[in-house]
Amino acid sequence: MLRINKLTKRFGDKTAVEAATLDIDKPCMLGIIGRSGAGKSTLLRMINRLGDASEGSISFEGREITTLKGKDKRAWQSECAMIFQQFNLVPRMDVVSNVLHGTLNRRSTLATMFNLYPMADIHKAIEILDRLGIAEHAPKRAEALSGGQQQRVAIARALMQDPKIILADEPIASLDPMNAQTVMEALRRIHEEDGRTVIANLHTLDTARRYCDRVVGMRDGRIVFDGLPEQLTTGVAREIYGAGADFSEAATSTEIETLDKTQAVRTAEAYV
Ligand SMILES: Nc1ncnc2c1ncn2[C@@H]1O[C@H](COP(=O)(O)OP(=O)(O)OP(=O)(O)O)[C@@H](O)[C@H]1O
Repeated sequence: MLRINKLTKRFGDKTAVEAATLDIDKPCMLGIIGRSGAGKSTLLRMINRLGDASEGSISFEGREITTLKGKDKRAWQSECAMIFQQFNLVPRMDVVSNVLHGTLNRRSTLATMFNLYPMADIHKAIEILDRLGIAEHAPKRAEALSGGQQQRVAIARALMQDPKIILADEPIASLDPMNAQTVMEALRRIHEEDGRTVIANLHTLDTARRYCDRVVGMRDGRIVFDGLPEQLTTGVAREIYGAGADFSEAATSTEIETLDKTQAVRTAEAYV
């Protein structure tokens, strides 16, 4: 399905991604972990063709992706929709219009200028919002929603493109644990129910273990781990993060329970 072969990206002297090789042969939910600067975003951006590779290849269902141009490149970007940490919505525009923006690639410039959307697309947008549990917010401005709700709007916008792959760059990094959980559950359902592949950059181990079928670990631009969530032991994580013996999983945790425990310990310490 998706085959990434020796993909490399250099920015001047800096090699952000070095000879990354990854094969995805059936739809899955894949988490990419690694410390800040490991090359996770650069890898996703190359897959989506937001950034060009310096070397290597990406093929999807036998088609070479790295050389696509113009209309073909835009069509690929619809097939692998991207969502971002900061949602990238138009804050003052209503939710449903934000979702309809997901159809921009296939509308004429004139229709876009006058904000003309086919009725069928409007119905589809509302159906997707309903599926994500936020249909009642459809007429509100995006900026009036919580972070978790805004991220679900961004997911809805991605789904409007009917993508085969969803690339999520730190989708929960700006969210509190409750909202993070809702967003990860939504992504998991989209994978399970629709058979879409989800590739998510995650900065917390427990999220990767809990929601993903497969986890890839990156360090200094290289893929240093590729395996099942249960193979992601603390020892392996320590190697991926390049951390010493003092490495603490709680420090990379979004689990409500873990955070509660950490908070409780801090509160107790404050009383000692
Ligand atoms: N446009 C750019 N120009 C120069 N260097 C860049 C550029 N984009 C990324 N880099 C460098 O490439 C390396 C990998 O960055 P990248 O953003 O892919 O890492 P990351 O693992 O996604 O980190 P984070 O979790 O902080 O987003 C970093 O050293 C970064 O400074």
